[in-house]
Amino acid sequence: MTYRAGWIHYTNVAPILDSLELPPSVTAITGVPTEMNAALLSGQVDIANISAVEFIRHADILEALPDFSVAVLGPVYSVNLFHTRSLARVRRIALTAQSAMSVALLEVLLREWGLTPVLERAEGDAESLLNQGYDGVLRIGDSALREWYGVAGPLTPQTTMTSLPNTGRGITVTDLACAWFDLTGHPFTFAVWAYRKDNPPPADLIQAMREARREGIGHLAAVAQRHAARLGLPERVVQHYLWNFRYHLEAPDRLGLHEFAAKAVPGHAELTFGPRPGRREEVRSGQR
Ligand SMILES: C=C(O[C@@H]1C=C(C(=O)O)C=C[C@H]1O)C(=O)O
Repeated sequence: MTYRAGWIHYTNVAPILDSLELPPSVTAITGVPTEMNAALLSGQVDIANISAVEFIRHADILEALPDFSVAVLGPVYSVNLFHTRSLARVRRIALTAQSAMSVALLEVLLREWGLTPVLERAEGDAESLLNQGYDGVLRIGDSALREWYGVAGPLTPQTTMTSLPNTGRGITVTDLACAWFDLTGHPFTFAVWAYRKDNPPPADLIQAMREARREGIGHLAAVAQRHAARLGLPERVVQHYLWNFRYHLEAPDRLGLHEFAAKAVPGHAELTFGPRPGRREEVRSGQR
């Protein structure tokens, strides 16, 4: 029987997906996070990299792969609140309909900061929404990365990649993953690869994903070069963006995930993960 996958194919997943050769029994569609969340929950696909908050909300029926994540420790550069006043004075924030995770994260952060701006769904790029009466705009993914660079760039040869700018053109960019780190000291896990508990993925798909990730991470400069050209961004910016991600759902990423779950979805069902790869398999697939 065919096993159906749904991939969020933002640039941050390129190190896993670009080299992925699907086994013959697997088909795949692609879309933005809210589309893939819905596709998994409606049964249109059997596995998807979904917004982690949807995994938490549906932890009673979903399980996640034990060693795949899109997570960061500190800034992410592509989950951005663009604002024209100081955070404490922001009154009206436009939210993208593409994202479940960043909206949930923003709600947690606003609560922790004691702020209560109006949140509204509105599509468009950050600058035009800021010109339409919003003083805050939440954006994610490739367009958010490009818009951050539009505000903070261009980088000079002297810019060190450890202190990238976050202001320009009268706009400040608050990186929500960085704000999460400031609050908790933990990584933020944006996405996990989830499937229904009664329908786990075939072993050859998981194996292919692990091989593709090893290939992608092993050739990150080439992945960055390809996507920098597509995004119209400098190669070193995209390379920095990509190597910054944590793709293996390691213990700190799980810690961050559980901490977020407790804050965002109190009373959620226990989070469950598939079995970790066995030692033999790890050695065979070249992982440590
Ligand atoms: C960090 C990002 O992660 C993505 C953001 C998601 C969301 O906001 O719902 C979902 C999946 C992630 O891959 C991003 O695309 O900017």
